[in-house]
Amino acid sequence: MKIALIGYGKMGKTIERIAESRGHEIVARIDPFNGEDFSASGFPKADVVIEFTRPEAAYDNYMACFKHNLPVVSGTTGWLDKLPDIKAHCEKGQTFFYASNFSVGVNIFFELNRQLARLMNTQADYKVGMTEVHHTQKLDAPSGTAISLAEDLIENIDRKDKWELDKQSSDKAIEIKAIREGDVPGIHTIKYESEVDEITIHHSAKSREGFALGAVIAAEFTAKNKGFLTMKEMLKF
Ligand SMILES: NC(=O)C1=CN([C@@H]2O[C@H](COP(=O)(O)OP(=O)(O)OC[C@H]3O[C@@H](n4cnc5c(N)ncnc54)[C@H](O)[C@@H]3O)[C@@H](O)[C@H]2O)C=CC1
Ligand SMILES: O=C(O)C1=N[C@H](C(=O)O)C[C@H](O)C1
Repeated sequence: MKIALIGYGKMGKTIERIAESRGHEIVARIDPFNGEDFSASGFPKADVVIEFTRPEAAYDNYMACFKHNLPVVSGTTGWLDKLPDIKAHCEKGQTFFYASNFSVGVNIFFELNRQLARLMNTQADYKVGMTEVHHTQKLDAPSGTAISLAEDLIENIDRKDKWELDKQSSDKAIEIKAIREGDVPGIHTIKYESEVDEITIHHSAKSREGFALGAVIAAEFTAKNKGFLTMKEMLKF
């Protein structure tokens, strides 16, 4: 499969290595820092585009891909206000796979979070909160993964209706604490606490390999499917 990378930073380079090890060819590496752009590169020849850039760049990149009718795997976080527009393009024939986290382990953790939240819905003595820890270069907070986890908590716990970053202004809110330190690839912890005990679930990425492998597998899935695609569909959860 021919893959174009948009964004050739930490994730782009890890994805390149894993994609090549699975027999794929990287036909473009589009990044302001290596001088490639959409017209000069092999971009229109790709079977699929994998995009990991930065929040303010993502949407324009997706529109450029759609102009060439190219399917996109999107890993960038922090741009989700534009998601309804992307879904509308998919209804008109474009193909787009989005995951706030491509790691299979994190997607199992998402399922665990949903199941635990369902159990805790009737246990009003427990307070729930979340902490996420990432490297200091991360631009967005809270992480896209933390937002996905919080949305699942809100959907399953009737006493919660919103999340807040580094504060909790009412009992209805879930506080997400975002910590930035060192080169941490990504840690997410959800804690339920009552007067008598605590229940904690925790996922810690050891490196970026799991995110990158998941993104390449998602690209393989995207090349064979159409419309708006997700990890739930791919992993058959
Ligand atoms: N969904 C997931 O599983 C994961 C998502 N991410 C997300 O991926 C994004 C990138 O993460 P990293 O690779 O760690 O960041 P990074 O900062 O190492 O790399 C981003 C690259 O994008 C380039 N770039 C910036 N603007 C661009 C544009 N307009 N067109 C093309 N390239 C552009 C930068 O020059 C840089 O090389 C972040 O939003 C991060 O949150 C990161 C890891 C996993
Ligand atoms: O920026 C990162 O590094 C990561 N971003 C994603 C997110 O925002 O959830 C996924 C992972 O946690 C690493």
